[in-house]
This record gives sequence, C-alpha cells and structure tokens, in this order.
Amino acid sequence: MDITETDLDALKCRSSATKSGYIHDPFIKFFSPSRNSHKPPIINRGTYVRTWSIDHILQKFIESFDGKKQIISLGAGTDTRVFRYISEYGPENLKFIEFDFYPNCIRKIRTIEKHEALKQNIGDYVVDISGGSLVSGSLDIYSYDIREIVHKGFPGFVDFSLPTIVLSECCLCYLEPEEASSLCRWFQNMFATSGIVVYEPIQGMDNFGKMMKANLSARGVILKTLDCYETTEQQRMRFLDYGYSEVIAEDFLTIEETWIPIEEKKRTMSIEMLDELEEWQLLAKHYCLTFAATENLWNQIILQLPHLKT
Ligand SMILES: C[S@@+](CC[C@H](N)C(=O)[O-])C[C@H]1O[C@@H](n2cnc3c(N)ncnc32)[C@H](O)[C@@H]1O
Repeated sequence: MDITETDLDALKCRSSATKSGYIHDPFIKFFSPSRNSHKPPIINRGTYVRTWSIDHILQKFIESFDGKKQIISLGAGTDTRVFRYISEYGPENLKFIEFDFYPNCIRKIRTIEKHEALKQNIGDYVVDISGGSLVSGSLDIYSYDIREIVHKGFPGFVDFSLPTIVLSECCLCYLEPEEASSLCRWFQNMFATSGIVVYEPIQGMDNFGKMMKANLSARGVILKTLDCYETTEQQRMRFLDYGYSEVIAEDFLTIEETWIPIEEKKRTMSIEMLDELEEWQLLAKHYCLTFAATENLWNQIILQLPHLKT
C-alpha cells in the first residue's frame, strides 16, 4: 500500500463513526467513498476519542485567542476539520495550512471545486492543478513532502507571528525518527506562540503492539517512530526535549475516562453495544494524544483545559 492510501483508511473510519452518530460532521459526505462499510464498535469508539480529543484542544485554542489563529496540518488528507471550524468560527478567525502528497491534495481540491458548500466555506481561492495547490484567505493546501520544510521552508506564505498549532494526526509517525524530530524542533523554533498536537500509536513492543506492526507491515506501512516512543512518558519527554515548555501525553483510555464529560460519554455509549470491553481497553492503551506548547500559548489556554494541568 502506498503511504497516501492510509488516508482512505482514516476516511472510512471517520465516515463510519459519523454515520453511526458518534461524530457530527456535515462535510464528510462530500469525501466519503461510495462503498462505505460500517466499522466494529471498538473502531468507531477509537475514531470518536481521536476526533473528540483533537477537536477539544484545537477548539479551546481557537476560543482562547482574539483575531486570526493558524493551524498547520501535516498529512491532512481528507480531514474535514477546516470546513467544520470555519463554519463555526468564521474564515476571518482562522488560517489552515494543509500538507499532503499530490494525489491526496488534488483529490481534496477537486472535491472542494465540485461542492458549493465547501467552496462557500473558504471564499475566494486560486488553484494550481499541476502544482497541486489551493490558496485562499482561510485555507492553503500544498502538495509538499513535509520533510522538505526543514530544508526549504514553506512552499507559500506563512505568518510566523500568528498563534499557531501544528497538527499531526497520524503523520509524523511515518517519518524516520530523526526527520520527525528535526521537523518538530523547526516548528518549535520558528513560531513564537505555538503548540503541536500529535496523535499516534504507542506501545509497539508488547504483543498487541507487535501484532499491530505486523498487520501494517504486511500492507507495506511502517510506523517508523513507534519503537522510539513506547509510553506516554516517553512522548512527554520527547516534546520537552524539542524545547516545548509544557507537554501532556495521555493514552485514549485515560482520555475517555478523565477528559470526556459524563453526559457525552453516556450519549456515545448508548449508540451501540460494546461487547469487547477488554479488547477496547487494550486498543485504547495503544494510542496516544500529545499536546506540547510554548509557555505563552499554554498559559493562554490552560484555564479552559483544567484537566490538562501537568
Ligand atoms: C493515516 S493518514 C492521516 C490523514 C489525516 N491526518 C487523518 O487523520 O484523517 C496519513 C497521511 O499523511 C500523509 N503523509 C505521510 N507522509 C507524508 C509526508 N512526508 N509529507 C506529506 N504528507 C505525508 C499521507 O499521504 C496520508 O494522507
């Protein structure tokens, strides 16, 4: 499997969780594959915790600063966050910069061009089909290997003075560990008020982790950083080492138990029966969300995220 196809896996999971009622996403239907299968309850629940926790941090970030905020999405694929957030917070308050390889960017650009609801969201834009880019006031999409950022900088304009969060939803883990590290350090150095949100698997060395790696490698996908950061504590130390002053890293079981409000938990638990509770707990311990920030960004949003106090 080509690395770009991992986005289709993520899209199928998000479609299934949306159709089942875990996630509210009015824009995913424009991207959804025609044959869209229902995923098992533990996969839907994992997709839900992944989406809820990333949204939770990013939305508090958006609500914590006046004026324009920036979100830089690495390996964004068909993620619809940009449309969800712009429709909620307005294009004047947000700038999304998304990176992925050409086939994924061009597919997203073509989908945007086809649907008025997506186009309206981003306003006036300019597309370069051969370069695989779209540039607008609130969304830029670039066909660009993120490994180039450290050597060549951004392919277009970027405002380094804006409060900025970098999002890696299962993308940095495909890079060589040194490449991922130098990219994170680069972001930490370049933006005065910034943070990074990273979702990726952990615990690659136990039986479940080994099985997870074997299944992926049978499809030609290698999670190259997995063996370097086995635990949430190692993820925390990793981002402190990059120079961020505050870091929180939690597995999905902890997030489900301690971050998600009780009413919301009741709502999602009533959607479908989860017979495989032990299997869910095992799976949930193998995924980690890390949020690292410079001191000024952290201080600005921490009041709204009391459970993130380290
Ligand atoms: C598992 S998908 C995740 C997509 C999306 N972030 C999500 O969670 O729904 C990983 C994405 O990262 C992209 N990707 C992997 N390595 C990349 C690189 N070096 N530069 C740009 N994109 C990359 C892939 O093409 C793919 O779209």
